Amino acid sequence: MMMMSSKNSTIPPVTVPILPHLTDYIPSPDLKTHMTINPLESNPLYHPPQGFYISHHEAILRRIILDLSSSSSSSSSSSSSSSSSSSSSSEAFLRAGPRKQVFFDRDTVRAAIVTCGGLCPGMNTVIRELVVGLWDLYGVRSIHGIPAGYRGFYSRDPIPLTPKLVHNWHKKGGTVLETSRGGFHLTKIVDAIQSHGFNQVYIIWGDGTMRGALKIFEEICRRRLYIGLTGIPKTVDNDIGIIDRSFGFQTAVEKAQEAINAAHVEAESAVNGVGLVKLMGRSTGHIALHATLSSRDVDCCLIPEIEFYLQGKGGLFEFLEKRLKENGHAVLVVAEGAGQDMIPRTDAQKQERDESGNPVFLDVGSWLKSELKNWWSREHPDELFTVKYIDPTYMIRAVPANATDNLYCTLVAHSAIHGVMAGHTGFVSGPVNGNYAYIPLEQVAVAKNEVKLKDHKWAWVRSVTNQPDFVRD
Ligand SMILES: Nc1ncnc2c1ncn2[C@@H]1O[C@H](COP(=O)(O)OP(=O)(O)OP(=O)(O)O)[C@@H](O)[C@H]1O
Ligand SMILES: O=P(O)(O)OC[C@H]1O[C@](O)(CO)[C@@H](O)[C@@H]1O
Ligand SMILES: [Mg+2]
Repeated sequence: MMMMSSKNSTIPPVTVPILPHLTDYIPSPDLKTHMTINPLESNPLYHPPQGFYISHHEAILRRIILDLSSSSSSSSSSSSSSSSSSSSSSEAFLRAGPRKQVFFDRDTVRAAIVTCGGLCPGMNTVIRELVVGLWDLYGVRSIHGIPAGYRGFYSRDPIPLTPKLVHNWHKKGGTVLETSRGGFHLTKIVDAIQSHGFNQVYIIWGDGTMRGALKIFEEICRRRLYIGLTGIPKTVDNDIGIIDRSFGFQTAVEKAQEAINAAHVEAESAVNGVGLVKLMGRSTGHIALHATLSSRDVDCCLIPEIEFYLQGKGGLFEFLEKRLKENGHAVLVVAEGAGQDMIPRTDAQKQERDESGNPVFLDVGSWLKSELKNWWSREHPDELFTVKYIDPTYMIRAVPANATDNLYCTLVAHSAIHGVMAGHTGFVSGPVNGNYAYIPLEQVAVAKNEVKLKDHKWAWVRSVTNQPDFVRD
């Protein structure tokens, strides 16, 4: 085995991670009444061995690929969710896990758990693991579920949660706590958190929820409240940056593949058959991309990150014509946010927003199906042609998490608990390059994860499908 000498290369300096902590704004006499040795120390199940506790010097690098070719080595992105900007110093995040010192006395903890936005496989597992983790690891006995998303803080009674109540929730899709869009009212929410006496707030969130959570966190700091706030990223679209991926994403891709398989069977069994599958993905095409790569039956994958067109040279129809001639069938996968600009809509439809302010999309699948049929009957009026449109929308997200995602949910929930108990606040727990890390909420709230059209994964889609690049001459 050849060893590369790193004599001439230097590892770039690491930017010391800074994570918000209650000590940032709570006066130390107040803190002292809460500070204690981690109760895991006396938990008979743990007997913490040497190295069990994570020190605040342990960090996870965001970019882990180094260029060792020169002394001025630089780091580059290794994960699909990392930012592509290169810098001379390496960004790092605190490693997640139990700390020796905690800033909450278990008898005074009052925890609240809330789920907001769309569903994602594994939400119930995260809730379950937060409850069981708080109860079993730290001896917390006051844990509450906030029903119906953000609005539930000020409009519904909290639900007391116990391990007994949640014991089989990981087997259920959706969120037993219920979720909603809209209803974000900053003052009402923070007032309610205060009046209920919650001092730990766990939010299971998507990108919109996170933007709201940042405002709640800032308000908590402004009021100098002894409240730890954290979030667990939940996005079936996988559109949140920095973390490797969201829990539930792999489960959704697996389900999406079932739809593609069915579309393939239908297309193969018809004369000039086209199987068309629409998948979730509001502004990112990760589900479509991953399902395409894992299925290998897809002829063309259309995602929001790429504009496509139907007619003329290099367009979708020309490509399909060729594919149908060669293979007798074709499978198209389209993410829900793709091609939205091409679908005719009324002024009212242009303005339409959901309760959270997200634009409401028209059904790209139905539109495409009708465009395909019109095209074929125009060009080949005497030839058979079939389009089978499958829209598995909610079926891919309203299911329980698979084994891998369930494990992820457990680890991420426990990471969140350890971080909050250690006095951290305004942070997100998630895997970064395979290790669980604490990332400042402020940073995650602005980090978007789009499909990178210049990276290997998208090139591989192009090579598997041989689809056009939709660049007009
Ligand atoms: N910019 C914002 N400021 C404050 N609150 C927001 C903001 N954007 C969204 N919210 C609130 O966050 C909650 C969820 O937002 P949204 O419906 O966009 O889902 P999400 O968190 O993005 O989840 P997903 O993308 O998985 O569906 C809603 O209650 C919404 O009112
Ligand atoms: O119909 P709902 O519940 O608003 O959710 C649909 C949206 O939620 C998501 O699953 C997540 O944002 C999107 O892919 C989809 O557009
Ligand atoms: Mg969202």
